[in-house]
Amino acid sequence: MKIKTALTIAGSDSSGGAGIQADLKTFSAHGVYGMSVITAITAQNTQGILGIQDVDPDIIEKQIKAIFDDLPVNSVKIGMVSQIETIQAIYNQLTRYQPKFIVLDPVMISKSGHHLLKPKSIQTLIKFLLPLATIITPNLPEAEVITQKKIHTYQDMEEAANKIYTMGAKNVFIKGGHRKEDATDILYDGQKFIYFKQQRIDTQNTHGTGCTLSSAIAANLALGFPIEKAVENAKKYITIAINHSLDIGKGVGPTHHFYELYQKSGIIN
Ligand SMILES: Nc1ncnc2c1ncn2[C@@H]1O[C@H](COP(=O)(O)OP(=O)(O)O)[C@@H](O)[C@H]1O
Ligand SMILES: Cc1ncc(COP(=O)(O)O)c(N)n1
Repeated sequence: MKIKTALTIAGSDSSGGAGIQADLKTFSAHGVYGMSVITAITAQNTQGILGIQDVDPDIIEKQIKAIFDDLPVNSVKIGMVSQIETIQAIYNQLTRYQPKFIVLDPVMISKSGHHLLKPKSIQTLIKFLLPLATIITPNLPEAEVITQKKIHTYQDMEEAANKIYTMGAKNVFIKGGHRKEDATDILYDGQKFIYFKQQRIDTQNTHGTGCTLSSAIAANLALGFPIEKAVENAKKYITIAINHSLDIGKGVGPTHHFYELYQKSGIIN
C-alpha cells in the first residue's frame, strides 16, 4: 500500500503534549507519514508558557515550499499561527499549492491561559484562513470569539456552527470539551448537524486535546475517509487518548498516543 502523508503547520510545544509534537505523534499512530512547518517556538510545560518566539515569515514560506515542491501532501492541519505575518505567509503558499484537505484548528488561548494567537490577528485568521478550511475545529471559547456570541446550549452550538459555515468553512466542528455537562461535539456540513455524544472523562490531563483531535481528522482524511467518518474516527481516537492520558508533570498532563491501543480499538488497522 502506498504511504499516506500529512503536514502540520503549527507551533512547537517543548513539553511534547500539544502543537507540532502532538500532531506528529498522532500522524505516526495512524500510520501516516508526518511533516511539519514550525510557526513559533513555545517554551512550555504542563504548568504554563514561559515564552514564545515567532518564526520569521520568510522561513515559514520556505518550509512550505520545501515540502510541496518535493513531497506528496495528502492533508494539511493548521494550528497555532500567532501573528498576522504568519497567517499571510501560510495563505500565500497554501493558495499557491492548493492542498486537497485543510483542517484548521483556530488555536487562540492555551489551557494555561496564554495567548497563542495575538488578539489583533483574529480578524486576519477569519478573513484569510477560515475560507480555505475543509473543516474548522473551534472549541467553545474560540467559537464565541469568531461568532461574537456566548454559547451555553446545544442550540447555541448549532447556531455558531451555522454562522461559521456562512463565513466560508466547508465543514464546522464545534468541540464541547469546555462544556460542564458532557464532552459532546457537533459537526455541521451545511446541511445537517451530527452529534458526537461523549460523557466527560474525569481527568485534568487534557493538554493538547484540540491539537490531537484536529491532527487525527487530518490523518483520517489523508487515509481517504470521507469527512463524517474521519471525524467519527478522530473522536474515538481522542477519547481513547484522554482515557489513557498521562499523569506526568506538575500541571495539566498530556494525552497518550500508543499505537497498540488504537489497533486494539479497531480504529486503525
Ligand atoms: N474531559 C473530557 N472528557 C472527554 N472528552 C474530552 C474532555 N475534554 C476534552 N474532550 C474532547 O477533546 C476534544 C478536544 O476538545 P477541547 O478540549 O474542547 O479542545 P481544545 O484543546 O481546543 O480546548 C473534543 O472532542 C472534546 O470533546
Ligand atoms: C504550541 C501549542 N499549540 C497549541 C496549544 C493548545 O493546546 P491546549 O489548548 O491543549 O493547551 C498549545 N498549548 N501549544
